[in-house]
Amino acid sequence: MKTLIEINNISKAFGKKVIFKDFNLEIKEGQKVALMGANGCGKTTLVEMIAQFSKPDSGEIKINLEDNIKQEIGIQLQEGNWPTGITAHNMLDFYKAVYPKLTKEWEEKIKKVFEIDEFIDRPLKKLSGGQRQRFNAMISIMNNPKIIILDELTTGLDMELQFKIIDFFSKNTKEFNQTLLLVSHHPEEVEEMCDRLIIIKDSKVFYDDSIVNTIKKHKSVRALMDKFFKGEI
Ligand SMILES: Nc1ncnc2c1ncn2[C@@H]1O[C@H](COP(=O)(O)OP(=O)(O)OP(=O)(O)O)[C@@H](O)[C@H]1O
Repeated sequence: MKTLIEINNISKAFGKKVIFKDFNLEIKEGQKVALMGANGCGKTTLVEMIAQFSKPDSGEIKINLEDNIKQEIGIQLQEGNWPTGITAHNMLDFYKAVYPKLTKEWEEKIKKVFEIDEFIDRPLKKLSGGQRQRFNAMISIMNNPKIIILDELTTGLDMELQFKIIDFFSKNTKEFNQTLLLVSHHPEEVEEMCDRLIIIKDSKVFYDDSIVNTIKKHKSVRALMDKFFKGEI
């Protein structure tokens, strides 16, 4: 398996607050990696650097892709500061112009999965939290890219939609051998969608093992996280 994402000795601070110090990580092509850890440990900061939204202060992040990297990394948007009046329809038109690979068939498929038609012509600013979450998650898969980054995928979604969307990403990432980075606080979703678990603590990788081994050793991801937060591992 080729190494797709190489993070070499990166450091990142906001003012005096050090988030990462000499941080290293390798992610192989096709791996489905969960990033877990306490609030504020740096998960979002890390995935935003991988998605090239921001840069480390030192060190490097290498994405080993020959294609246009920007087209091949799909990231779930965080709460967008949408201009007043912009609708999901307008945004879809924009993405169609940006992503030449996006076919009508794929567009119809993902609109159905995320149930976008229900609010497609309403301003994004006026949508409910769950509707915005669905739209923001759909953006990550518009181009069906090689690397998918999901940050708190299911927050605010009702149970039916959670099951449907988790099931969609689980199947799709396997079918297309996509590499997944899932920032999550939900152990069950991690077990279903991922094959590797990384816990970040004190600006380092604190835990890194396969989900299979984690379940063998700790019974479940939930049990492991319980021990982690109690300081028992
Ligand atoms: N642009 C910024 N300016 C200043 N501080 C920031 C900025 N972005 C993040 N931080 C700080 O960096 C730290 C890491 O934030 P980050 O959002 O990466 O954590 P996280 O692990 O994703 O947290 P959560 O689980 O709460 O989502 C936090 O203390 C946060 O307040």
